[in-house]
Amino acid sequence: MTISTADLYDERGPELASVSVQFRDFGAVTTFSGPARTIRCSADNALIKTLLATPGRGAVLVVDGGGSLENALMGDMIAQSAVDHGWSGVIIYGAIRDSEAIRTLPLGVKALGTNPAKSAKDGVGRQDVPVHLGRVTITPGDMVYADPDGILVTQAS
Ligand SMILES: O=C([O-])CC(=O)C(=O)O
Repeated sequence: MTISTADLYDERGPELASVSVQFRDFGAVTTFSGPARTIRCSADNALIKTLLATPGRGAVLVVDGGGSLENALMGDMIAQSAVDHGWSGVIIYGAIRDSEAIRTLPLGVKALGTNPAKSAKDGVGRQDVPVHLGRVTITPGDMVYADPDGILVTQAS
């Protein structure tokens, strides 16, 4: 995507939801977009690891981790797998780890923060369900546009 989220909002504002949660950019790519895939989980990242090891075809994975910063839901190995499988980006309402390594990867990565503590790997959570980033609901297939200013979401038609 070459257009900024601010310009996109000016063009198409009424049809876009803007996420007000303040994320930090961690990947080497800070402007990215694609259709949403979703996971809701809490302190368990097995679903994330499995999904990001399947073809992304330019999609953006949106993870609702409940905003918890107690455990990292993604590290550099899972992020590298996302790169290898063609994902555009990963947005995590929660924490990541290995941020120094992730900083070098050609992947969009937005998260709330970092924590070196890893997550459980039991596979608890839900995939391909509507998730919430603050007041914005993201349904699988919605288009997600992200850049350093924030995240815009347009509903799949
Ligand atoms: O295995 C994990 O929990 C996450 C991780 O450290 C990685 O992706 O490198």
